[in-house]
Amino acid sequence: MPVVLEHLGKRFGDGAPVLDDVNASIAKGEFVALLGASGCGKSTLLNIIAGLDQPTSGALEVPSDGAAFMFQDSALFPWLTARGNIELALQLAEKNSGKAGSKAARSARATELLELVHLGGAGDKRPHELSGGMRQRVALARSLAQDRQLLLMDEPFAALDAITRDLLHDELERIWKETDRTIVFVTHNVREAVRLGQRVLLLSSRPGRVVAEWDVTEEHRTDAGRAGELTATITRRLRQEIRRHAN
Ligand SMILES: Nc1ncnc2c1ncn2[C@@H]1O[C@H](COP(=O)(O)OP(=O)(O)OP(=O)(O)O)[C@@H](O)[C@H]1O
Repeated sequence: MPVVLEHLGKRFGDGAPVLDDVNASIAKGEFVALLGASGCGKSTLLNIIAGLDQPTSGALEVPSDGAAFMFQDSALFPWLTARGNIELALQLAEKNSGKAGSKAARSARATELLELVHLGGAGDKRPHELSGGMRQRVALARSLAQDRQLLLMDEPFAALDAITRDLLHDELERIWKETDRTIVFVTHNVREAVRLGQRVLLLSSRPGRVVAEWDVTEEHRTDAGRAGELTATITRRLRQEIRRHAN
């Protein structure tokens, strides 16, 4: 298992716990959607899995080489082209692994990654010349350039319009299948969680804890009616969590 969380807890200073007794196992190659209301601790949990923050209790197993991360904001360097942003990530990945590669090899790999995210013709553009969806595609290519098996995605498509988001869902699914990554995808959008995840984990609020999970089966993928029923069931459960927290 690339990720195992056991009785994980997190509190900041002497405040109330943000996460409490979080338990989950994520298998290699699995696509897990982590769903929860705003402020329930999803980003905190991702930061802990990424090794950017430490839990205050419990134990976790994560890959020894860490994880690649993708955020809501593409966070591209504005002075570099799309290709330059990807090549820089490739250079950093080489530095981290201690294996220096040639400039030509990095350029060839950047070309492959640009093609993988369907940006073959836009490598020489700077971020401000790209649409929001294209910038997120570059960010996805850059996170793949980090060459880690585990990819953590924190609401990467939340700021995009619905049509662009749907397109990127199709692309991410294709890329996940082609690259065999393990993906943990944080969202507060139930439809997105059901569209992408093989499994949906629901995190409660204050404290955050995995309170329910659902398998998304082949039947849900091929039958829009079944997917709609599952989305409605999860939405009801999410609303309960939000109401419980509001009382
Ligand atoms: N460094 C920190 N210091 C103190 N409190 C923090 C810190 N980071 C997060 N928190 C608190 O932890 C709680 C969970 O925050 P987190 O960002 O993990 O939630 P989230 O589920 O990702 O929210 P959203 O969906 O709105 O992004 C919030 O109440 C937040 O204020």
